Formats: sequence, structure tokens, C-alpha cells
Amino acid sequence: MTISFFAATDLATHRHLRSRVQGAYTTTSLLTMEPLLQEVLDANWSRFECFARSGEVIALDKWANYLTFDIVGQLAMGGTIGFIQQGLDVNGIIRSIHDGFWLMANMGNIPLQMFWFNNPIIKRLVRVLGIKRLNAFDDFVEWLDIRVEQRMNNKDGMPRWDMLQHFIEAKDMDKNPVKKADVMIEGVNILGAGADTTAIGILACVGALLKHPEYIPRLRDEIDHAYQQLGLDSSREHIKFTDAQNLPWLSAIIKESTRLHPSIQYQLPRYVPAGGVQIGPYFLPEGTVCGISCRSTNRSKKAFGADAGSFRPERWISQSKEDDERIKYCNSMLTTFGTGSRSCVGKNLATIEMYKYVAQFFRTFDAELLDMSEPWKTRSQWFSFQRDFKVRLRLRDTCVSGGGVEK
Ligand code: HEM
Repeated sequence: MTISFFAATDLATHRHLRSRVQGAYTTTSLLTMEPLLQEVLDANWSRFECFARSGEVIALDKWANYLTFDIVGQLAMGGTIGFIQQGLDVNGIIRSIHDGFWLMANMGNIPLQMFWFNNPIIKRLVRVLGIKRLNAFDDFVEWLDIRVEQRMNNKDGMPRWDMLQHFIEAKDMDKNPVKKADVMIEGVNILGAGADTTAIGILACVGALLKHPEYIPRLRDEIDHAYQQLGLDSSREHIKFTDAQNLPWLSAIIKESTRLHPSIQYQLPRYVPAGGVQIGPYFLPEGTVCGISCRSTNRSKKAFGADAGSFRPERWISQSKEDDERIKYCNSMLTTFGTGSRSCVGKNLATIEMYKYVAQFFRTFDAELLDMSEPWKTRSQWFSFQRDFKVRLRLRDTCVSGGGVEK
């Protein structure tokens, strides 16, 4: 495969690679795909209805993962992968991506980095010895290859405008059609960078609310009122992003939850540019590798106030002109999605997913954490995963149906 813009260190190459696919990530473009995305959410809610009826305890971390991986499959690979439908990690794809990231996150600290594994001798040895877990990323790439090949040769029967089609129709630096390898690298980008991160964001929001249930009634009032105003009260349809984004408590809760638990918590390193840089009392010479964890910047007392470490969504609700100014400043200090030319290209998609998920989840279900004292475990390897996030669901009375299945 060719280089991904996530990994490109040359600025001009990065700019070119990013700009040729940026159109696929705009909110306008993504909203044309909202029905495809809602299909996946509806399938998820149907499964959750069954769990609510049976009283079965579920690992929400697994289901959030199934959902976000199926969404990127649906938008960028020509169809869902089948995680929700099968209720499991199909062909170990998620596991293989997690293993790959674990390896890269650790090898990134060692000289020669992934070359220790990505060289022909070791690759051959690994194959001969059948060491499955060292082949983790290869399994995923093989699977992706088939999907891209099918679409490029029009064999998947999917004449639809989605992100995959955007990637296929992009041009290279000489304005020639891109090759399969270029399309595949976009798939790697989006599946590797866009599924786990969004699942973590979703779990951060649901988790914060279940740990601070005093905020749920306020959020529910807002959501129920919106459903009523939109005429969705007795319908099986769910709220759209353009309506959900106008709900102030929903917005405040999402911003606050992801501020405190950002999906990427390892430093994402940068080289200091020519001439060096002065940061407070420290001078960093040109070429120094440096970075800062978003977990620390997002909790800066200087930026967010003395209660920066506490969950307080009201900090994002404006009631005065001074609040407007303060919130504007806080927004400029948030680094959940990074900043500058390398900031998250998928922010719009993640935002659409989080708004829709949180609104539709709390509209449809009551949820209870199984263990309030240790509601989930956290494991960080670049991404900061929540694990063993066990909940029991109940259907709310207000709902005609949660996700297309009649009561
Ligand atoms: C809540 C969800 C998400 C969070 C918190 C998040 C966070 C971030 C952050 C902090 C960066 C900056 C990395 C850096 O500074 O080098 C980044 C970059 C990136 N993100 Fe996201 N992301 C999320 C969702 C997504 C989604 C849904 C996609 C794709 C559909 C995506 C694709 C990317 C890509 C390709 C980059 C590299 C951008 C570049 O180097 O120009 N992310 N993300």
C-alpha cells in the first residue's frame, strides 16, 4: 500500500493526500449518507430491544465497537461488516486491528519501529511458524483488499454515493485516477482511526451520564420535547443529526464527557520546526520530537477553571455574554480532536455518530451500570479503551419502538 496521510511527515504530501479525500468528510457530504448510518443504528437498537426484554447483561464496550465498525464498513467499504447482525467480532477483524495498534504503539518507542516486523525475513518466518497474532494487521488488509477490488470492478452491486466512491474517484498528484492501493489506504485510515475512537467517545458520554444520573432527566426532557416537536412521538423514526445538534444539554454533555475522556490519550508527536521553539521556560531545538497528551490539556485548570477535573456539563451552557466569551475560549483550548492542519479529519462523522447515538439511546432505554464502584476498566494504547462496561437495559415507556421493531 502507499503512504497514508496520517503517517505522512512531508507537509506537501500530507496536504495533497488529505485534500483529495477531504470532500468525503464534510458534514454536507456525510449527511447525504445519514440514512445509511441510521440503518446501522436501527439494527443496533433492535438488538438492544431484545436484550432489554430478556434482561440480559451486555458489555456495552463490545456493542459500541460493533456499531462503529459496522458504520465505517457501511460508509466506506460498501456495506456493514456484520458485527451487529452476528453479535460478534466477524473474522477477528476488530481483534486484529487492536493487536496491530498495540504492537505499533509499543514499537513506536523503539529504534527502527515496525521494521522489526515489516521486513521480508520476519514476515516469512511468521507465516512459516503460523504465528497468527503477529500477522494481525495483514488479516485485516486481506479482507479489505477483497472489498475494494469488488467495488472498483463494480462487482459489489452497490451503485451508491458513499465514502468509498469518493476515495475511488480521487486523483493522484498528477491528476490521474488513483490506484487500488490508494483506495485501500483510505480504508485503513478510516477503519483504524475512525471506529475505535468513536466507540470510545460514545462510551465516554453514556458512561459519564450513568455515573452522574442527576443529568439524565434534564437531557431526557430536552430529547423528549424535541421528538414531540418533530412529530416523532408516535413514530418509529429517530431524530436526525441536524435536529439533535441544536439540543444544548446534549451538546454540553458530549463535549464535557469527551473532554474528560478523550479517545486518544497518548502524545501524538511532532518535530520542532526550523529555528526551534520556546515553550514557557523551555527551549526546544529544531528537530526535537515533542508532544502533549490531550488528557492533560483538556484538564488544564488555567483553561477550564478550578473544577477542570470534574464532570460539569453546565460549563458549556451559556446564560450571558461573559459565558459566550468564556465558552469561546474553552472551545479554543479543547484538543479532543487535535488542532491545526493535522487535526481529526473524521471529526464531523464522529460528531454525527455521537449525537445520534446518545440522543437515541437515552430516548429509548433506561440503563443501569452493573458495578457502580468500578463501572469499566480503562486500557490505553494510543486509544484509551473502556473495557468490561457492563449494563442492563430496560425499554422506556415513552417509546413506540426502539429501532424499528414493534412492541
Ligand atoms: C470521537 C472520535 C474521534 C476522536 C476523539 C479523534 C481524535 C483525533 C485526533 C486527536 C487526531 C489528531 C492526531 C494528531 O494530532 O496527529 C485525529 C486525526 C485523525 N483522525 Fe480522528 N478522531 C475521532 C474520530 C475519527 C473518525 C470517525 C475518523 C474517520 C472517519 C477519524 C480519522 C482520523 C484521521 C484520518 C486522522 C489523521 C489526520 C491527519 O493526519 O491529517 N477520526 N483524530
